[in-house]
Amino acid sequence: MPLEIPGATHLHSGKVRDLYTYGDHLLMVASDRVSAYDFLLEPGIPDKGEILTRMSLWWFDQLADLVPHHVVSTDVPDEVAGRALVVERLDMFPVECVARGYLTGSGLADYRETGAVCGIPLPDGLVDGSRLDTAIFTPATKADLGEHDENVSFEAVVETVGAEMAERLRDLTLAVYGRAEEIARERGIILADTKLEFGARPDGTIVLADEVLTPDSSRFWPADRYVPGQAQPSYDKQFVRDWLTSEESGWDRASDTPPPRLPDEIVERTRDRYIEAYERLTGLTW
Ligand SMILES: N#Cc1c(N)ncnc1-c1cnn(CCN2CCOCC2)c1
Repeated sequence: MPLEIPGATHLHSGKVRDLYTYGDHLLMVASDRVSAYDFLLEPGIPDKGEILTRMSLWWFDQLADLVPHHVVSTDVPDEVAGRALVVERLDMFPVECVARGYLTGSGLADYRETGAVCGIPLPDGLVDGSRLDTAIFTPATKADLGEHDENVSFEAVVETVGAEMAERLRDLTLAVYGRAEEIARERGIILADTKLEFGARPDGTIVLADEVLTPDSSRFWPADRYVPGQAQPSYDKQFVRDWLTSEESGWDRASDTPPPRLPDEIVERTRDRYIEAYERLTGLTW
């Protein structure tokens, strides 16, 4: 049930974030909700929404020389203080702009089936977690809530937005990933992949929108535990995943039944990991 926020009208909800109209702008609200194995978990992680909002703001600032962003103000209603942004209303491109520097998830599945990802052929012998020689643009179509995005070819993006715009989106996505991957790596964090969303202003300017380079839109791996050939530990969700798949939780992932409520200790350790990722990446103190 969306929040009642003065001056805002609910527009759209994702798994963990909600969008409201807000005067001439939009209000993008990050919740404390966390998902794993395609389930929304209980309880939320205290302060997650605020930590990831601050992380997005820091990344938007780091990337401002590469691409303008949609943030207008952090002056938001008290009900969502610290975990919402006033953003300009853009004409969004219907493309999930994904950059991958490492092979895992749906990219690995596509590679194992076809030897390619989004039609981009890759060398033989790659394994889960392999670092790619160069980062690749692997766009996807936006899926409805609860569904997985579908990887599509660059040619499909051309058909959707035109050749010139498709090349601009690809180039910007790879430039943002390249910058962010380097910043993260210098701080001991592997940015394996990330999903960006762009919109256009009336004058045609392409603007970086949505959230950026958070653990919800990206895969962060601790660099000191990187071992290709196996599933890498998630920087932020490994405690949750390990508990959910442990005997202790009593949950059967194959049963498709909702997972049990997370114990306080797992909630607290997960909150600590979000704070640790924020402080390591930004150099700021929570
Ligand atoms: N950002 C942005 C944005 C914008 N600046 N202008 C117009 N529309 C959008 C928009 C509309 N939907 N989405 C998908 C992602 N949503 C994000 C929030 O949470 C729900 C999912 C983005």
